[in-house]
Amino acid sequence: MSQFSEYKDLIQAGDLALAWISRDNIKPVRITPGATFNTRYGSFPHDDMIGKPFGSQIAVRTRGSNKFGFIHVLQPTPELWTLSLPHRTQIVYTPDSSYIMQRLQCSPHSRVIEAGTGSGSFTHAFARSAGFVFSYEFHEVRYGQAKQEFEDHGLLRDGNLAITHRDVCQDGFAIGKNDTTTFFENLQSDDGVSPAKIDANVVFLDLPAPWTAIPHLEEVISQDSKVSVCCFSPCIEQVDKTVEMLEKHGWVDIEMVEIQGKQYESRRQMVRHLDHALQRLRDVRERKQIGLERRKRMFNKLISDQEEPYEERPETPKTEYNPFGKGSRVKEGDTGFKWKEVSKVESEIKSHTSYLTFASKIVEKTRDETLVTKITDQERENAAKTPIPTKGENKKGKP
Ligand SMILES: C[S@@+](CC[C@H](N)C(=O)[O-])C[C@H]1O[C@@H](n2cnc3c(N)ncnc32)[C@H](O)[C@@H]1O
Repeated sequence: MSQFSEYKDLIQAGDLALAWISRDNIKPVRITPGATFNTRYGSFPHDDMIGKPFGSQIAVRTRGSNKFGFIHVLQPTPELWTLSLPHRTQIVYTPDSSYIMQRLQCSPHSRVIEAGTGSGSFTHAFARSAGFVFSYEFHEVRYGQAKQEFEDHGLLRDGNLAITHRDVCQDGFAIGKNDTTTFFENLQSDDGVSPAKIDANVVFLDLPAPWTAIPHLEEVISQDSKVSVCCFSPCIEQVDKTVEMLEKHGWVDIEMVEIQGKQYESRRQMVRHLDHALQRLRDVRERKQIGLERRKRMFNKLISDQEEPYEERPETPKTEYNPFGKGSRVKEGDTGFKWKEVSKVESEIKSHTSYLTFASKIVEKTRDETLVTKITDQERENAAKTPIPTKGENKKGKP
């Protein structure tokens, strides 16, 4: 199974690991005996990582100093991959992808259409949760790179992902035997020849012109369950055209949202008083005056031809802590000072801030009464078998 869908405890040779160097610097590493992972903080032998649990801190002594550089070696997850992947395109970040997946109710029952694949950021998240993902990319080089990456990450081997080289706006989503696709290489349609049964109930379109792909969805979406779609577009004009096309093709519950993912950092800030500001102004003025007088004396000595016009600069007495900048460092929260709790918004937001247009559709609106009766009977039977907890027992029937 892919490392993205199954957790393991220990780092082994051949594993993909993500080296956490700093919050903004996470690098993928293929663990290879004898190899070294070089960073500006030091060179980390892969052999030091092998056999350690994922999440371990690996330290090396920095050359020529007594200090240590360290990294953390992490288990790959779709979220960390999004932060470390090689960018081939704009990507969908986790604040957006997590919201989209829950709005589309993505689950192991979902058959997902994703176009385009781009850098494969969202594909990793879909592949972990969905029953099956059909991803499409029309850029040949990008298709090849994504295919290779999915193969290296074991996603194709997991058997719930296929990538197809296709212009979906022009040629739609149906996949046949003669198409450039991993579908027939890794999986089989029933007879290995007939077109893939797509039957999608989740659709995600991250394309420059999603409205041109919408009419093609008719032939590949599920006919007997609710289908949900999300179009990811950076401009409101694109949203406008998408909404128009969705309405024209019978999609309902159309709603547009935008994720404004912000991270708030909580910290303490020293309470500063007006007295401090006044004292600081007095200090500055006083030092300026002393400096001026010193320079004046030196100048007079110079023009009177005195030897040694240079005067030693007087040692500035170390002042008390100056809350406006200079002075001795005070640790945040030092009990000798007054502090207030503040929150600061993280300046860099890892979110694409596109508009997300959601809609849904139920093609076959008649109910299969026999199936409904069968399911409700089964549910009733299950409920009857489950003992109702008496007072003083929790739900698991334990006192
Ligand atoms: C913004 S990127 C998608 C990024 C992706 N969602 C991710 O998270 O990495 C859009 C991709 O759609 C592809 N694309 C554009 N038009 C397309 C089309 N008509 N059919 C298939 N792919 C298309 C582009 O080549 C590009 O790689």
